[in-house]
Formats: sequence, C-alpha cells, structure tokens
Amino acid sequence: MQSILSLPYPILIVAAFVTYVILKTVYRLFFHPLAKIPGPKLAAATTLWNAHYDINASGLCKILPELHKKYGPIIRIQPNEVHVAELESFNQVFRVGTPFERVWHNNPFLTGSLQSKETLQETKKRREFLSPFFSKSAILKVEPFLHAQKLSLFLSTLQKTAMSSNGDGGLIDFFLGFRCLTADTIMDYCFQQDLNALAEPEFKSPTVQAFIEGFDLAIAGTFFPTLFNTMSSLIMLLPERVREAQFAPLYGFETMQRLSRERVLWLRANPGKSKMPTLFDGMLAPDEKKGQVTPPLGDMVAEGCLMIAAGTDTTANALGLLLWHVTQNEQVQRRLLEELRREIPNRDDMVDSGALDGPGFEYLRAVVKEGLRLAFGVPGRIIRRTPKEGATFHGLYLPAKTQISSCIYLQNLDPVTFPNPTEYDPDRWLCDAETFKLRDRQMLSFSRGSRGCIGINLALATLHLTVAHLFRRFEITTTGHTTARDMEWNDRFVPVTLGRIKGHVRMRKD
Ligand code: HEM
Repeated sequence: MQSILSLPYPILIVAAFVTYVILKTVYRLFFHPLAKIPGPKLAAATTLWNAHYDINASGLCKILPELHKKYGPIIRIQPNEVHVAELESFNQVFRVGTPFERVWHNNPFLTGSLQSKETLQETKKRREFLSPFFSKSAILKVEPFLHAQKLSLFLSTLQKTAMSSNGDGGLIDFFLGFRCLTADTIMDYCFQQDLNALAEPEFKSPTVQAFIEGFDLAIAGTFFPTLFNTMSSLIMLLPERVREAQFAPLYGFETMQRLSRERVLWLRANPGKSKMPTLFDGMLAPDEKKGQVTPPLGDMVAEGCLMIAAGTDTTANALGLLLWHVTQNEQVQRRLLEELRREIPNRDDMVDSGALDGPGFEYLRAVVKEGLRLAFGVPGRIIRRTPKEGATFHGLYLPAKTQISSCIYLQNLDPVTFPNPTEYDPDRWLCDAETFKLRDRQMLSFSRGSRGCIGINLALATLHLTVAHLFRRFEITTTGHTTARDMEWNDRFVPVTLGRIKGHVRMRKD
C-alpha cells in the first residue's frame, strides 16, 4: 500500500486541515467545558454561526428571545461564549464592582481609551478623571455656549427650510441632521474642536457620513480582529487622498484622531488657556495626592475618538426614533405640544436642560424615556469574561475566562415589565413611584454598573433639549417621506436603520 506521505503536498495540507477541523469540532461539541450548556449545535461548533447573524443578518439579538424560549435562560452562542437572558443574571455580570472583565477586540483607534480597559482597577482609574467632566452640573454650566449654540444652528437651518416655498416648507434629512448635531455637540463639549458638520449644506458632512459606513466594518472587526487590524495598518500606508476617497470609514476615524491629537497637544502647550473645560483637563493635571498620573498621549487621543464613536450615533439614533414615534402618534404629539405650549409660551424661547429636568415637563421626559427604551442604545451582545474562580448561572458552572454576554434588546422588551413591549407608549413612565422604579430597573439603554454609559447626562440633556425645541417650533410630517420599513434596523453595535428618517417641516403658527 502506498504511504500517505507520498501523496502530493497540497492534498496532505488539505487533509491535515480537515482532520484538525473535525477534531476541534468534536472537542467543542462533546469535551469542551461548556459542552453541557444548551444551545444550537452549530453555535457550539463555530464562531461563524454568531458572526453570520451579526454581520450578514439583522443581528443575533433579534433571534435570542426565540432561542431562550427553546433552550432556557442560559445558552451557548459560540464555542466559548454563553448568553444569559434574565435581568438578575445581567445584574450579576454588570453590577457596580463586578469582577467580570471586559473583552476587548483591539480596535486600533480606541485602544488606550476607557472602553479598552479590561479590568475594574484600570477602569476606575480612568473614570476618576472623566466622570466629573460628565456630571449634570458640569454640563449645565457650559450649556449657554454649547447646546444653546449648536441647537440654535440646527434649528435655524430647519427654519430656513420651513419658511421656504412661501412658508409651505420643505424636506429635511433628519437622519443626517441629528448626526451632525450630536457630533458637533460632543466634539465641542469634549474638546472644542468641532467638525462644523451642522454648517454643511443639507447636513452632508463627509466625516459624519463616513462614520455611518464604519459600523458594518467595526462589527466585523470584533469577529476577525487580526484581519481587521492588519488591513487597517496596510490601508494607513496608502496616500491620504486614496484613503479619503476609497476608505471613507477609516478616514473618518483618522479625522477624529487628528482633531483629538491636535487638541491634546495644544492644551499641553497652553495649560489653563482653553475657554471652556475639556475632556483632557483632569488627565493633564493629575492629582498626585490621589496617586493619579497623566495617561500616555495615545490614550488621551483615543479617549477623544471614543467619545465621538460612543455618543454620536447612539444619541442621533434615539432622536430619529423619537421623531418617528411622535410624528406617527397623533395623541402623543398633541399631549406633548400641549405641555410645551404651556411651559414655553413663546415659541422661539430657549429653555435650558435644568428646567426640562424640573416640574412641568413630565410628559416630555416620558416621551424621551420611552424612545430610549425602544432605541436600545447598544442592543446586541455586551461581552464580559468570567473571573478566575469561574461563575455559576442557573446551576451551571462556567470556568474562568468564559465569555458571557447579555443583550439590552431582551431587557428592554421584557414582556412582563413592559406589556406589549414593542409598542411606543410614554404613559408607561407616568405611573406610581414603585412601578416606575421596577420599570427603570429593567430599562437598560445606558447599561449599568461600573461600565455603564459615562455620557448619560450629556445624552439626556441633548435629547430633552432637541425634542422640546424641535416640536415646539415646527410641524413635522414623516408620513409620505419615511416608511415603517425605513425604520427597521440591523444591529451593528448601534441600531442601523434600513432607510433614513426624513420629514417635511413647517413653522408652527404660535
Ligand atoms: C442616547 C445616547 C446614548 C446611549 C443610549 C448610550 C448607551 C451606552 C451603553 C449601553 C454603554 C455600555 C456599552 C458597553 O458596555 O459595551 C455605553 C458606554 C459608553 N458610553 Fe454611552 N450612550 C449614549 C450616549 C453617550 C454619549 C453622549 C457619550 C459621551 C460623549 C457616551 C460615552 C460612552 C462611553 C465612553 C462608554 C464606555 C464606558 C466604559 O467602557 O466604561 N455615550 N453607552
């Protein structure tokens, strides 16, 4: 008999590879420490099963409710990842002081930022610098220079369109408009180095449009980080004009990186000279008594990029969804307008976010909160890793370093806490204190715990201010310009809608 080794090399290589895959699959299915966790067999055999749903389909989170119904509260969704469905499990993983560490995928633009910090200790250290900058009082202090200006610019563009055609108004691409508003607001708030996206005709800012395209790439990068990072490094070697023309999403990130770096370098050379506080002030003036040290330049630059990446689309997406629901629901729109007319009698007055947080604006806040529930923030898998002693969920032991994820999508659509969960109903939030507390505990759009959203106050201020002034000033019609199908979304870290929300705007008479 002819020896196997005498076969041609290509055949030997293929045969060795096939044998390796078969053995690995058998191990994963029958001998892996997670072999007893229920779930689809294909998910246990290969990460490509999950990658398919998150890259090619609408997102794994959309099918998880069905899978949990079939397999129970904990299921295996990758060879080394389980998903837990219940709120108690979510709280166990994401609570304050959690020993479950973040899993980081080495995104080259964000490595060094808060988001890339895997351990609680590193996170705490960085948050000590950043948290005071995002407090309610810090935001309110700069509002006259920040939100009032950016929002005024946004509203004045709308006003020009609303008064065109002899007052008959015109069409606004709110999808782009909201992204320009949130990008300029965040960049101005964090380091007064904004893109001037709001000044672009029809809100067509090239950088903002590039960010939008970037989400598909970024999600693929989490499954294939080495490939993504190698390709990014190779693309960076190309001439700038080629990168700008052919690789817009990466070039968009590069633009953020450049603006962030310029600002840190300027602040370093001109301490105390910026007209407003910046994201970097705490990091550039560390409190030595607390053992603080200035992070490396690359970390601070990445921090600037992170704020734009984390805050722009999340906030803009919530605004788009709110606009859609309010304009599609006559009763909600009427009640909102009644409140706004009563509390802001003069149509063109600007009210600050502190006032919107106070008495008189209860319906506005319910409208926004319900919008946030259905906007989900980050609907898909938020991934953590079990601590060195492992962890037990529903009686099933997970060894150290098992990936464990939970999706906000499932929490916000919990049918027990939120009956008819997909229905937009602000009245859910106008309830007695105890029910509100219960629902608030289940509503996780900003996640929670030591790694919850750091920009929550900035996001809420932007949402309350924009919704209040937008509906107080303008009559907006989305019917005929946007369809329900346009508002369906794919999960690409944030919900990316299939179409763009557009609306016809007219000035309100009073
Ligand atoms: C409606 C708007 C927003 C929503 C729904 C939202 C939601 C979230 C969620 C769910 C997370 C947790 C993600 C995870 O654990 O992987 C998060 C993290 C984060 N968010 Fe937000 N966000 C919003 C706006 C903002 C804004 C305006 C900023 C800042 C300018 C911001 C900055 C961050 C940062 C830096 C993190 C990472 C925190 C960490 O890793 O410790 N977000 N956000």
